[in-house]
Amino acid sequence: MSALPHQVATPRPVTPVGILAALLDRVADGLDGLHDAAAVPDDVRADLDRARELAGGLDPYLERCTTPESDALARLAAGTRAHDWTDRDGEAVFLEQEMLSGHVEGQALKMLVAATRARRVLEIGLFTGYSALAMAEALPEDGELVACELDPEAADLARRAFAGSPAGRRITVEVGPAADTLAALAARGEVFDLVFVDADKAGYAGYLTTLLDDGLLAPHGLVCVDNTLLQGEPWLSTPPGVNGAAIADFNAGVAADPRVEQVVLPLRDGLTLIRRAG
Ligand SMILES: C[S@@+](CC[C@H](N)C(=O)[O-])C[C@H]1O[C@@H](n2cnc3c(N)ncnc32)[C@H](O)[C@@H]1O
Repeated sequence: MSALPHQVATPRPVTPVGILAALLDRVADGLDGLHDAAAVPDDVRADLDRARELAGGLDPYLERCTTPESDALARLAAGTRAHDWTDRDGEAVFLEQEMLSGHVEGQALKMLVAATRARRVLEIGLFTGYSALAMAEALPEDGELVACELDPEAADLARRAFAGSPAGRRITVEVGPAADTLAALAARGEVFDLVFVDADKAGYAGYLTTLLDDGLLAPHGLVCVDNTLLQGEPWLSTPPGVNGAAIADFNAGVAADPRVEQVVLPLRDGLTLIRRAG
């Protein structure tokens, strides 16, 4: 651990619309920096300003119109932002504050848990626990959420945050590779009404197969899969990175799978809802 206090960084944009807004700002700065900035036609400048307003104003508007997060969730998010994620030499998993799903997606997941009347929820990819706690807040008193996390440091931060909230008592954290935890849960005959998949992108296809084939997903169950737009990589003309390619393959596989029905929602970095067909 470094002795110096670390600088809390402003989160970078990690969603298609956030990246679009940042790109438009860069175009505007580029035009302002032109030798003859006044030569930019007024209608081009007006269109650019409107495009910036549309893209840059969307997320703040969604935040304002969505039910506020609980104090426990706000504390958890603030703690995650303040944590020093740069000081993790030698750790197997790369972690950063931007991994936290956040207010609007958290409330969407909470709404889905409530609307489906889920009693048992499984999360694959806990990080510091934001989405898990948001979903647990919608569970009934005797509801349960099992959360899989590979990284002990993240799991520890999450457990500490859960201790400060009554809903946190409904959450059990399983530390280790999610594939092993899923196999153990399936062997015990555990069944879940709602599953949130938000871990290693290359593992998504395998997790979905296990959920569907090994009885972990209840017959009426809902699977919610995060980051299925992966910052636009699946449809951009530039070659995708490893995660973008994994998500592109996952999305294509789900779209071609007759066992399921699905819809891709452009919420944050993409949230796909999947249920058994029929
Ligand atoms: C995007 S973050 C999850 C964010 C969290 N759901 C939230 O809303 O705050 C992904 C997490 O998955 C974990 N992870 C990555 N690979 C994993 C694996 N094979 N098994 C379990 N967890 C894994 C990472 O350590 C990381 O904490």
